[in-house]
Amino acid sequence: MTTAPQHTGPEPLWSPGPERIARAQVTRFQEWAAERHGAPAAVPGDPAASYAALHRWSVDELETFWQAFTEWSGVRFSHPCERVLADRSMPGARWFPGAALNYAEHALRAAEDPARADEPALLAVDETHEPRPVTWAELRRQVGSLAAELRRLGVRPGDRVSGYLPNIPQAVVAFLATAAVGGVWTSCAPDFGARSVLDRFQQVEPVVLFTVDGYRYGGKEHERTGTVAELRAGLPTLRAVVHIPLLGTPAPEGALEWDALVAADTEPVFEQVPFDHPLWVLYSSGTTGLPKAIVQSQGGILVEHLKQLSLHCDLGPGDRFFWYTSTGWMMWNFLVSGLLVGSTVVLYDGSPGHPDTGAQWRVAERTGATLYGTSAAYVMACRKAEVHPGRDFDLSRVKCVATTGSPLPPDGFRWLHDEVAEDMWIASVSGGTDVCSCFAGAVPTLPVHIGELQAPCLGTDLQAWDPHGKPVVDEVGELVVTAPMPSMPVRFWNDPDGTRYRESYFEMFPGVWRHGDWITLTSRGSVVIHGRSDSTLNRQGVRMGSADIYEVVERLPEIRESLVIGAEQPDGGYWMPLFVHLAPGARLDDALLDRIKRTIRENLSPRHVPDEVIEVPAIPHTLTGKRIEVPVKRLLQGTPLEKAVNPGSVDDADLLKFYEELGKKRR
Ligand SMILES: CC(=O)CC(=O)O
Repeated sequence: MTTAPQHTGPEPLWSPGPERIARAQVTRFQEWAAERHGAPAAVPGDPAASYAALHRWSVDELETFWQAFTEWSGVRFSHPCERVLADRSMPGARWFPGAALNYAEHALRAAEDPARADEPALLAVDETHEPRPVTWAELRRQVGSLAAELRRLGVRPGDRVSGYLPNIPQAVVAFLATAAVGGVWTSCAPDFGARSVLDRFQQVEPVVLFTVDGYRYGGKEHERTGTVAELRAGLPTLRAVVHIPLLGTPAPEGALEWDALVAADTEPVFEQVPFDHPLWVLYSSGTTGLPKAIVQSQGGILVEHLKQLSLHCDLGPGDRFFWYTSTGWMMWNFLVSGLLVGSTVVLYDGSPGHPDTGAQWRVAERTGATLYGTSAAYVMACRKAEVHPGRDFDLSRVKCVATTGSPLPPDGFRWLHDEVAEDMWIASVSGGTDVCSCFAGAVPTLPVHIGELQAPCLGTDLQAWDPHGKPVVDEVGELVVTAPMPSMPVRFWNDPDGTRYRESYFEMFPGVWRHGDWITLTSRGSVVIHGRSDSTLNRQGVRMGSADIYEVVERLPEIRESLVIGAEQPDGGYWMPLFVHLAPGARLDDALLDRIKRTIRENLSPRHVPDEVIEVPAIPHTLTGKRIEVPVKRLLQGTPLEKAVNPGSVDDADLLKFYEELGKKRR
């Protein structure tokens, strides 16, 4: 017997069919956990109620959920834990104390299966768009060889190993070998300049640097030997530099050759480390001061990523997982974790727009990607450039197109549905570097509604709070997480008493993670992200997300990109300028100005209409491509440039001078 679905509301854009729901790993996990661990059984015929019950249980019974999940996914503890969550405080939660394991061992599990040894673990693609496989056996061999060499070089558990590398197989091998040894990985993409890299790596004092001589991007070679020399000079703790000759340059003096280090046939030895042993250091955008050096643990990332990739992304052996990213963004770390569930990971090292805007779709086609992830900005750029992926590429293997980086606007959902495939699972997901994961996003058994993330993730007690700390539903509130997640930072590097860590997340609501995003949890169980709460627009007490304004303004073909700021003025007033970067050939004349204002008024509200529209040469971004809002606001309020922003965290620091001048003029 089936019961009628409990949840009503607007028509979804897409719904999974019964077969897909039955096959989904989250469905199988629920059945298994209901039998063995007292999880609520699925509600027949009502996937939304089933997921809602499973989610409720996963946060109410947090320890049981993680116990069940680690059993279900076969996590190998070489030493069992005393309990799952010994201390729930935030910060300071203690997960799986006493347990020992190794992340890299799990990432190479599929290589132990003789039937899979010759299948690709990695598919590496450059701008030729020709996939080059690295088999599971080969990946395991290289990791074994390199881990032995790292040990020979004196790398011990806890030592930092750095990579100045593009998204190439060598980066994956170097990371896994570091994790196998118990070392702490950290990476920057080679488009970061020396100052940006040193701001990051100097904090963690690496003993080894893996580096390329340069990289190819947008059809051009970008030589990096000068920057590498600066890095070597600026990192006195280095005991070894490993040279990867991507452009064919001979190794500089004193550097070791990559090929020699991965040549041996050595069985990997996986150091068994405590659950909370550091796996890597990631860096937050770091808009002022040095970037935050976020430490996440081997065990925390292992279980959180296993959960994300199996239950939420529904990935497993047989899948090909492609996410467009660089090694400087946490999505690279997330992508590599695709190995944990035995999927083939697609590494694309190149420009998203070379030779044309459709490049990423071509890579998805050529590699047979089954889950293709990208940034919401790329989707919107394809829409603007009138790319027709469904018409021009064979995307028949793609089961899910996922987006992150910023909320996917409603038009992005419609475009993917119309231009890629009508029967396409579109997963807009959101989390951050701070947890190297998602708070809300993909659920293979749930429908997709335009402009919404499908649901909060399992084991994530996601809530929207009003300023008094009261949970709200169907209303915009602060994104908070009221119970610990295993991938929350174990600490920040260089923050001995934890002050910076506490100030970053736990100040507004003590003991509760406040992320800094505006969010709505809908009564239907879905989630809407409205943008950063620390750059919120607040007009006459009405709070608005900047993302809503970008979404409507950037529908106009004349607007390439925009930036909206709300700046409190010394006289108690509020100034809300909209900065626009125009498309080639467009002019900000009265007619366009009028259209911008009208579009905002009609699609949002008269309150959203900016006080001024100002043309700028370009919009500044963080190195991971996010629009810089808070520092621009501070510049407009008269904060000097050197105090408002760390130039090393910006894609084009010169752009900021314009905002500083404007701020000065308005004083
Ligand atoms: C998962 C994410 O939230 C990624 C990001 O936007 O940085």
